[in-house]
Amino acid sequence: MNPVIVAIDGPSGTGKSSTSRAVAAELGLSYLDTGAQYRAITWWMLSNGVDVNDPGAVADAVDKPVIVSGTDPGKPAISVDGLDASGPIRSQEVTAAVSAVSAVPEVRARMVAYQRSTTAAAPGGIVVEGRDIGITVLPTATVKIFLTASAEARAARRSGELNGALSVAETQDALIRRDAADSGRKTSPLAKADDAIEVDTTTLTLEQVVERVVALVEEKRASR
Ligand SMILES: Nc1ncnc2c1ncn2[C@@H]1O[C@H](COP(=O)(O)OP(=O)(O)O)[C@@H](O)[C@H]1O
Ligand SMILES: Nc1ccn([C@@H]2O[C@H](COP(=O)(O)OP(=O)(O)O)[C@@H](O)[C@H]2O)c(=O)n1
Repeated sequence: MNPVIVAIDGPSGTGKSSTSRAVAAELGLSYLDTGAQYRAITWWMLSNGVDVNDPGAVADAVDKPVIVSGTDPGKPAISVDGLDASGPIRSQEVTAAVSAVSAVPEVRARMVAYQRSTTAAAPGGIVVEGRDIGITVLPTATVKIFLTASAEARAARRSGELNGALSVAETQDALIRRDAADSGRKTSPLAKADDAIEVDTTTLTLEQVVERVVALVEEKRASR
């Protein structure tokens, strides 16, 4: 039987990473965080003096960093040129620059190729999370989920993670700006696939979201 491939897309703070890791762990699948890869390439560009607002300069440098993602949901890992990048890719500086870098078509082409080969190399199946997985990266995924939540809930969740470094209102403004950039870009914008199942997580606990997604995957598995 073909391996189970689960695509989870949605805007920031809807619970993609937490849900994807828990679903993968529960179902014994691999896990890939594609947002971490766009953050990693952005971190490399910033660290190497590339002007992230110059798409030509970003495109010229696209093949230089060596990015390696781990696929164990219990131990998410990402390295750039052999260095652990899991801390620095979450900085405010990277968060503010990532939408510009990820809009560059050459960046997307490189990342999408890597994401497809990682998926093909996961014989037991995989959960892949991002913005364009269901439509562009893995259009034949077994199950496609699109997570949503109110802007207020998403900002409160993210602001909680940042330990008050930004207020909830500042976090909400930044999220809304990033959503607009990610949804408005020409190449592979953030969007729900027609055959994706939308789950609004605003009033659900993480456990409830995970339970719902696991049930959807098992339903699909049973009907194949
Ligand atoms: N359903 C939920 N209810 C409350 N908090 C949640 C829920 N899902 C995720 N969270 C929390 O919200 C924050 C953002 O979740 P995350 O999985 O990183 O979202 P995303 O990957 O979509 O940006 C995390 O601190 C996470 O623990
Ligand atoms: N498949 C993907 C995943 C992320 N991204 C970009 O990478 C950024 C960071 O993604 P992320 O999933 O780490 O963001 P959070 O939702 O965790 O804040 C997004 O804002 C997008 O600009 C993308 O373009 N395509």
